[in-house]
Amino acid sequence: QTAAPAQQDPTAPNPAPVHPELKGVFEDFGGEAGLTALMDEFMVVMLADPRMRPFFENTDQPRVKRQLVEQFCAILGGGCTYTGRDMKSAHAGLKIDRADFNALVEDLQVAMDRKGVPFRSQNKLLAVLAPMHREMINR
Ligand code: HEM
Repeated sequence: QTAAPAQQDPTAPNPAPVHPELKGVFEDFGGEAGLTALMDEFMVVMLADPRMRPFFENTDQPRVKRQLVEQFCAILGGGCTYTGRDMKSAHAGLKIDRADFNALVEDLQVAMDRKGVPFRSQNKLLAVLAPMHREMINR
């Protein structure tokens, strides 16, 4: 049995803009296996954070982690294809403000530190994620 394809809004900005020049950053993250381990840690950090827990405690966490691995792998030129929803649809109705966005980025930084991702590569990823904030912040 196959899942129904995710609804994509063809007019929405690309949720996984590929940056082939970041392939070295992808390697610094440990490739797809490294990203998988990172997302496990990221979810642990967020569920322990009272600011983020309410957003994620009742989600299908394995699926969200898988979509994040795919998305980051695609963005970092790792050759994955992102099959999830566009960012606006995925976050619609979640009531995310700027403080929530910043808190999530902080948790991602904690997870990247714990996984030993070099600071410079952390910042390269964050630089491509930052402009996406308009898609998620909706209050
Ligand atoms: C650059 C920042 C972000 C990126 C790249 C991102 C990426 C994603 C992706 C790829 C998904 C899965 C989409 C799908 O299911 O098809 C997702 C879902 C989700 N995101 Fe984000 N996200 C970001 C920011 C945030 C923020 C700031 C919050 C809340 C504070 C948040 C909360 C969630 C939640 C709760 C889900 C699961 C929604 C559901 O299960 O229906 N995200 N995100």
